[in-house]
Amino acid sequence: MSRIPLVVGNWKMNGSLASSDAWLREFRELCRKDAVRCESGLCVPSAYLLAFTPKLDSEPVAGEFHVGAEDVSDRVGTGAFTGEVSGDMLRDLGAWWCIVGHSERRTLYGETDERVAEKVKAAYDAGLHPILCVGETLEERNAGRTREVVLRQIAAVLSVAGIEALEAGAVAYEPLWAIGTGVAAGTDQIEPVHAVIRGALEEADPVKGGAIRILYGGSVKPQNAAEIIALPDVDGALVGGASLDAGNFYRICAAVR
Ligand SMILES: O=C[C@H](O)COP(=O)(O)O
Repeated sequence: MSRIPLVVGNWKMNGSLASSDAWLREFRELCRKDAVRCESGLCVPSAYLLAFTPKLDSEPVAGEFHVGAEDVSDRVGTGAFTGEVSGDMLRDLGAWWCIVGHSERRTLYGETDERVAEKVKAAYDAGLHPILCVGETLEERNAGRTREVVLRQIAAVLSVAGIEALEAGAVAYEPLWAIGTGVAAGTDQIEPVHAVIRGALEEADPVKGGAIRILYGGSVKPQNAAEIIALPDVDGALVGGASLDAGNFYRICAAVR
């Protein structure tokens, strides 16, 4: 099964109007000089989506490049939900991708598997392309529970949102202990977990499950991207810190062969 590699940045709570504009100009310029061989995207705080989306329609950045959100409300429609941003609103702002269930949402904001599943469904129903994040803590890894945790996180989403929601988007394996540390998981640690995820997706649907891209996230940088993305069942990367710099993000995209 051939899957088009995908590299997506996650700005987290970083950026500004000025840096959004500068990032897009620099990334565009680099891609113009030497096009990348992957699909790419950038998820930014929803407050900055409009700093990107009006500029994308007329002039594609790098083949397929889409901007997205970092989270979405599990609520649909409108209503008295102060502070929430719905999937429809994100689509209205031009978002394509939507990260759901990032470990920072799970651990800092108490998002359960069930809430994450509802969010994936809400994102998909709104026409967004959800990127479901899964991954284990260091304690869970040391207790030999990585497989169990990742399978549980995926099963929750499959039962509520269906495999179609993931087929429209992607799954990102992000071991919590590798996020923001500067030290990525080893290739011998990444590969088996991606195989477990692929197995679960294919068990749900052999064809659709085989087509879903599985990204790795956790301290991906220009220096390690090529080695990681070349692994079997690693179809790209979800990049945090290194995506803040357009040049570094471009170099990660360019590492896709
Ligand atoms: O979503 C991105 C991940 O949390 C990875 O972040 P990082 O590349 O800064 O380690």
